[in-house]
Amino acid sequence: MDGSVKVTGTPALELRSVRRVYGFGSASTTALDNVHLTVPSGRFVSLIGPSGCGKSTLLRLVSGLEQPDRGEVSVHGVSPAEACAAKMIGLVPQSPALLPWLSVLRNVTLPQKINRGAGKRRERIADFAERRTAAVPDMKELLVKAGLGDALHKLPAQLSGGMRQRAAIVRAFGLQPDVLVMDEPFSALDEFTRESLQDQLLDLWEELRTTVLFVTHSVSEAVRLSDTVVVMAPNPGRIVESIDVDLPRPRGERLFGERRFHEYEDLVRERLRRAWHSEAA
Ligand SMILES: Nc1ncnc2c1ncn2[C@@H]1O[C@H](COP(=O)(O)OP(=O)(O)OP(=O)(O)O)[C@@H](O)[C@H]1O
Repeated sequence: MDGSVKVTGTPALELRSVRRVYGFGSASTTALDNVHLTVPSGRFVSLIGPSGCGKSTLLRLVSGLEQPDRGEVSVHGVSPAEACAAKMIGLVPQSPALLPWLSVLRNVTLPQKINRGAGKRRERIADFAERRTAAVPDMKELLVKAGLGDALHKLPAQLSGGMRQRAAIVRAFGLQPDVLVMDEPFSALDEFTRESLQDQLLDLWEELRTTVLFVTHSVSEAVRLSDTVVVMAPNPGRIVESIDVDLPRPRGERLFGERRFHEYEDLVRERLRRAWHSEAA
């Protein structure tokens, strides 16, 4: 199944006929098979599907951490390796990797300083320079927006899990990646913290309009955040459906009371159920 959505210009992400197999012979696992996905620049796309359907594998291929066995992956028309060298890709893992000896403010500003040289590499990449006109974001301001104004000078150990994850998200946005890859970033958090972080993520995304590829196991999170929800199935890992979420933004708390929001949730759930059945078959 094709995960394409309408595209103008070079897409931010493109996977064509991608296959990734782990192991050999009878012990092998086809983590991804014949995956096509096109993500236009600036879109928020979530991947959802049963455990083992290849979501993390797909993220690793996009981030250049692994190569496909077949097919092609490109990020703004270049290979993930080139995109990584130009710091076009930002990664937010499940648990935030902040440097424990640096304050929150230093944690988020240090990578910006270290990565200044990447700008030159970015400018050489077609279609990138003209879009990279936005000023470097003020990290202090972003931290305040993310509700961390009182924690600027605290160490990571002095923060709650939710606050640490917020700092990690601000740090990732601050590097102005062209594509932000997020692997279940809120899975370890309670529901209220999770919703508040969704709010803050949406605020930052609406301001900076980075392309986001987001893995989640939560249907309501996927529907609330995304322009497109990509449903995957396992054995072999593949895309079974790409659902465009045509709900207005901003998507604040009021959304939870709206019928259309729940209709989208039901649709995604139904497709997920089918994905489970296809696994059992
Ligand atoms: N390094 C590896 N070696 C062998 N098999 C692997 C490796 N990485 C992943 N796999 C297998 O590939 C398949 C897809 O794994 P992947 O982690 O991408 O799935 P996922 O959808 O992210 O799962 P989850 O939701 O549980 O995180 C699984 O069957 C997994 O066991």
